[in-house]
Amino acid sequence: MNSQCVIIGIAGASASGKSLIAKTIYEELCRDLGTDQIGVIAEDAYYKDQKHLSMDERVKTNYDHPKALDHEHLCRHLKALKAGEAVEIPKYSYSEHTRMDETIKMTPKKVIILEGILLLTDPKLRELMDASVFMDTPLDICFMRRLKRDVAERGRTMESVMSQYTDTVRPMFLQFIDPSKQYADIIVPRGGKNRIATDILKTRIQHLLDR
Ligand SMILES: Nc1ncnc2c1ncn2[C@@H]1O[C@H](COP(=O)(O)OP(=O)(O)O)[C@@H](O)[C@H]1O
Ligand SMILES: Nc1ccn([C@@H]2O[C@H](COP(=O)(O)O)[C@@H](O)[C@H]2O)c(=O)n1
Repeated sequence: MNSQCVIIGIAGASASGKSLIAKTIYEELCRDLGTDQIGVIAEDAYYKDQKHLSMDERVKTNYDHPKALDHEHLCRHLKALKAGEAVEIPKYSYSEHTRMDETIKMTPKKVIILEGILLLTDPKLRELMDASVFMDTPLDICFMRRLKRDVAERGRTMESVMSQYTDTVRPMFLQFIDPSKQYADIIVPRGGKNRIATDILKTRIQHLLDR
C-alpha cells in the first residue's frame, strides 16, 4: 500500500525555533485533520546509540557533525511510514547522551513534520521531503535560547553549554548547517513565533494534501 504521506522538513541552527514552529503547526493542523493524522519526528531521536561508551567518552562526541546521526535509520522509517507501516521511533536522552531502551510507536500519518539541525545536508532525506524549511534565526539569539534551555531542560551547566558552543556547535553550524540553507524552499526569519511563516506552511500542507 502506498498511503498519502506529506513530509515537511524543518532545519536550522540549534535553538532557532524548529521544535516550536513544528509544535505550533502540529497543534493547529490537529484541529483540522485529527490527532491521528499528523506526527512530529525529531532528527535528535536518531543520534547514534552510545551505550558501549563511558560517560567521559560520550561527552566528547561532536553532536553537530553529520556522522553523529543515523540518517539511514531515519530514512528507513520515513519510507516505511510512506508505505503505510508503523515504526518504533527511538527515544533519546540528552543527559545520558545515548538512546534509551524504550521506543515510541508511530502509526502512518497524512502529514509528518520532521525537524532537526542537519536534515537538509543529506540528499537522501531531502528527496523524501515534499517541502523544506530553514529557520534563519541569528546565531547570537540561538545561543542565548540554547543556554537557557539546556541548563533548564537538558541537565547542562552554563560552562558546558558555552564550551560546547565554541568547540563544536558554532563551527559545525558554519561548516554544514548554514550552507544547507540553499536547499530550503522557505527561509523563515526570526524564529518559531513567525505567524506569517506558520500560516504559509499550513496552507502549503493543505495544498499538498488536496493534490
Ligand atoms: N520566537 C521566540 N521567542 C522567544 N523564545 C523562543 C522563540 N522561538 C523559540 N523560543 C524558545 O527558544 C528555545 C529553543 O527553541 P526550540 O524551538 O526548542 O529550538 P530548536 O528546536 O530549533 O532547537 C525554547 O526554549 C523555545 O521556547
Ligand atoms: N547528547 C547530545 C545530543 C545533542 N546535543 C545537541 O543538540 C543539538 C540539536 O538539538 P536542537 O533541539 O538544539 O536542535 C545539537 O546542536 C547538539 O549539540 C547535545 O548537546 N548532546
